Amino acid sequence: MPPVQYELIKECPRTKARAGILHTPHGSFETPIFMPVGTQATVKTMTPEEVRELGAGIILSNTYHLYLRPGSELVRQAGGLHRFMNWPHGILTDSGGYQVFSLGPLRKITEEGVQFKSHIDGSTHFFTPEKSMQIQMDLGADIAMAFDECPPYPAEFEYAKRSLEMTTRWAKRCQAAHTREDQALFGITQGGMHADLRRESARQLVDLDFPGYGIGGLSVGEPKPLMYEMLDVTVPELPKNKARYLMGVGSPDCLLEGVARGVDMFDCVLPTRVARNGLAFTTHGKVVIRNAEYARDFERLDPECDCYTCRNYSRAYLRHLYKAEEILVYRLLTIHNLHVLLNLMRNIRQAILEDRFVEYKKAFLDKYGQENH
Ligand SMILES: NCc1cc(CSc2ccccc2)c2nc(N)[nH]c(=O)c2c1
Repeated sequence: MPPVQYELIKECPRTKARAGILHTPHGSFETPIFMPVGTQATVKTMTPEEVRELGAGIILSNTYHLYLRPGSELVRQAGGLHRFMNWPHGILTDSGGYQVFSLGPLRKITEEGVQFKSHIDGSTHFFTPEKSMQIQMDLGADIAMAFDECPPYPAEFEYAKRSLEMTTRWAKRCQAAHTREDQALFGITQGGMHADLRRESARQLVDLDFPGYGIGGLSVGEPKPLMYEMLDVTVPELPKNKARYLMGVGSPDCLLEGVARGVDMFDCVLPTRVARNGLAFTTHGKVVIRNAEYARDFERLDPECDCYTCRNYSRAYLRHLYKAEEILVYRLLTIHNLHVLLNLMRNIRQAILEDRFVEYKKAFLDKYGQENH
């Protein structure tokens, strides 16, 4: 019995949107799903109970960061990530490749792996597909991601082609090194912004028969229509009975467009990160709470939101906290932003089940795009 299985519940008759259930050793979760990012084994400013209360089922952590600090061996000795961070539900870890590549000039890529310098103390390290698997097996997430290369944007056809072929060779090495039975290993498709390479990468990874597939190398600076075009050519190559995970995406509009193209899983640091910069997602677009216009705005953050923050605090109070650098504001904005995205996913799934996803998507985007504060 594979540790992680995707169960298709309903397909939208007019788009590629679908509702499903992702079964994992730490619970079964409805898809489409938004997964909050907890890079260093915590969803920043939130207790696990608060994250669960907001409706999160699967959270993400980061191999690169946890390997450097506190060390994956220490987490293994602590009983694994679920126990270490007191989160008994779903966990997914990224392979560390992307984080190392985003280190820029501090890294050197070869067929064997990637040499990089720690962003913490400058020490030199070497990640290989095998090392990424060992770290992720030690961490013990329910889903581990293959070690891949995410090409920079833009990337020439030849570079993207050589890169995806190395990513496939690395995926085979990951499969050979991944021996943990209670953890699923997802492959990651690449191919840059080249439609034929996107199809080729997906076909090569489907031939390796992974239990689920990440779609990597998107939302790396390209225009959104180009990201959507790459989804249009990638998703049809992926099996219907496997989960599709668009990595590092995204904002409300990207979630809706990704679901419409058959994506099941999303993650993004945005809701938590922008909260710490005083930005809130609202049903009428973004609100930058530090702006002077909110100094005497005694209305709730989002008139159509029923989260704890919107039920109890005004924009003026949130702006005051932000200007005073009071820690509470980071928590209140994180609660709101996570609620917006998790609630959006719940509403999207219900719309798919009731055959009204197309209408829901149009109504949301008309309103969301309306007043960009
Ligand atoms: N959207 C850009 C992006 C983001 C992530 C990171 S997603 C993430 C972040 C934190 C924790 C878990 C997953 C990626 N990860 C991998 N392995 N490959 C990619 O191409 C890629 C592209």
